[in-house]
Amino acid sequence: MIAFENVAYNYGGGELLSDMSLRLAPGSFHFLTGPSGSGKSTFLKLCYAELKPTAGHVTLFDREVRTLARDDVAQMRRRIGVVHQDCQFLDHLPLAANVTLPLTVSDREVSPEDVGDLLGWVGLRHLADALPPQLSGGERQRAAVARAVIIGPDVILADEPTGNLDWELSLRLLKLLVELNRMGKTIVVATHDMNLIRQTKSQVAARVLRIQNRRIQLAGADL
Ligand SMILES: Nc1ncnc2c1ncn2[C@@H]1O[C@H](COP(=O)(O)OP(=O)(O)OP(=O)(O)O)[C@@H](O)[C@H]1O
Repeated sequence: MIAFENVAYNYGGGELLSDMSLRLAPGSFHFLTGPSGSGKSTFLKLCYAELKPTAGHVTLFDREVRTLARDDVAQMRRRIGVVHQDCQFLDHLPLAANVTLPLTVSDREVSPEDVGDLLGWVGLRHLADALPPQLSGGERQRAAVARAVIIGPDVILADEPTGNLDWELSLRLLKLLVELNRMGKTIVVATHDMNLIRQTKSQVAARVLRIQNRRIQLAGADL
């Protein structure tokens, strides 16, 4: 589904990621960890073709990213939902409109009932008409998951989705991602939080990828 073959990335100041080879199988759940600044966000950007590798090959859904035209990338992104580190919303639009924005911009429609059900699933049905500045941190993060899911993606990439949340809210958010995985979605979650990884590993067969010294390695066994 997502494959890296000898991938390297360099922002211009020396290699940040080197010689990474891996395959994320359909329906798998991976955590991505590593020190601050090690390149977790960069890795995720390579996974959704926001960045193209400076060496090696990234293949998304059997297409080599480097060969994709801009329209192909847009097409590909419809299969990948991203929960960004700093989930940004349009402050003048109610929550329901923010969550459906990815569909609106691609001229697709969704019924109000379906939006209500999706907001209900993340526990925000009662806030459908609220404006983003009125939401708490945890509510914003759950709204970001709903927005990533509304396009019906095969893959969900979450970049520190629990960064500003307390333990209980973090577990609640991870539970949503575990549920999505049980529905067959491929999940990658970047996080520093080892306790969260341990807790989640008791619910789902998650593997742990660690970026260290520019390389990626499987770190599951020692957690
Ligand atoms: N657009 C950019 N241009 C130049 N350097 C960048 C750019 N984006 C990130 N970097 C640098 O690349 C390195 C890795 O950044 P990245 O955000 O991928 O790390 P991270 O592991 O996600 O960090 P954190 O855990 O702190 O969020 C950092 O040193 C960062 O300053």
